[in-house]
Amino acid sequence: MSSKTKINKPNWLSLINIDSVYSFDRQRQAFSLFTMIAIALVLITYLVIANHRVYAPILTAALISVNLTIVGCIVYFIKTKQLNAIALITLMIVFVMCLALVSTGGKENTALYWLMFYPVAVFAILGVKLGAWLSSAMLLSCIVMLYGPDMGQVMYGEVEKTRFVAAFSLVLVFSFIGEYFRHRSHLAIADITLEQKQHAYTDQLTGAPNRRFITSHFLKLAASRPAHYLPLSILLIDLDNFKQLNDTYGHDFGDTVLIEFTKLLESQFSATALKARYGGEEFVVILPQMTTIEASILANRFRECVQHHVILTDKQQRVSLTCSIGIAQANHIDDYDSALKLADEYLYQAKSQGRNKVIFAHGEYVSQ
Ligand SMILES: Nc1nc2c(ncn2[C@@H]2O[C@H](COP(=O)(O)OP(=O)(O)OP(=O)(O)O)[C@@H](O)[C@H]2O)c(=O)[nH]1
Repeated sequence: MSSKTKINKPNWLSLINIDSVYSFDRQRQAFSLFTMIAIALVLITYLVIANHRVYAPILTAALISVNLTIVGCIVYFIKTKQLNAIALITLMIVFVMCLALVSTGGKENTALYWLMFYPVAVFAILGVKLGAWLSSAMLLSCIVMLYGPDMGQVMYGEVEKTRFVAAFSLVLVFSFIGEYFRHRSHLAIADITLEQKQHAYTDQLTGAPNRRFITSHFLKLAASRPAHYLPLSILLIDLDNFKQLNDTYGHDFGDTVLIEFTKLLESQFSATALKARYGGEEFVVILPQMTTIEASILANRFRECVQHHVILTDKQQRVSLTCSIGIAQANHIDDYDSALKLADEYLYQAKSQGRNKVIFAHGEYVSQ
């Protein structure tokens, strides 16, 4: 191995999420939707109670069905937390109700005024694409109703119609511009946040995750999905006599060895294992859903692999190295620190007993 190349496409980067960037945006969407739902429920209930003697039975039944559908949407959301599906259904219902309002004219023919909220709400709740489609569909439907053939709909004055079309178009255009650039700036913030997080969590020399990644991110992730991770086996791995290697072949070659060692970790342990550089010539491998007994077999295989691995210097000298490993198990995420401390004690024992060993609670592996 001669060049100081970093590992390609590391798996662990996919564990980094930037959900926090989107959480306020989801709240904005949910607040807009549930405000609209509350208004729709109150309005429809009022219309049914106040006018059920005047309305045709079919209209009363239709309004009650709309209310029941909206309540059904709320129940569906509580169970599934799927906001987009109920947002689309609700806004389609509101769409149809708005057209019905325009068709009947509403109280004292004021229907057209009430439609102005639609583009604002639909962009806020469904975003740019669906917002543009539904708002444009609303505008076109209204134009057909206002200027098209008589289908039994109420007639509005010419000035009123022109003013409505102009005002609605303006609201639509400015809602689109606002939502489009808000969305773009949001994506830019998300990109920057992800880049900064990746940078903060990456060891610059080896490209491996660093100690901060484990403490600030990985443990929180594991705590949120304990069934996928516990028990954790923690391998604390330290290169043997690294100072001597540095002193003999130079610091640059020492760097090369650290990079090579990281590649070896990456290739010898599974994709689900987290392989991090903890600092200096010390590495941590975290094996999810594994006991120390199982982990010790993998650790010993890795120790042997390191022992037989040869690294060439620039002058084609063959250099081999060894490592010592301490292993401990964490049955709860809160046990991580104490398990790491225990692994450190076993590592210390491995060093003091001559190095190139794997030591854990139930025994040890030594070089043959
Ligand atoms: N090349 C290089 N060396 C490093 C780096 N980080 C730490 N080191 C060196 O690693 C060496 C660690 O030395 P020690 O802690 O004495 O450990 P050791 O020589 O491996 O001895 P044992 O651990 O007891 O086997 C020191 O000489 C550090 O300078 C690095 O990023 N690059």
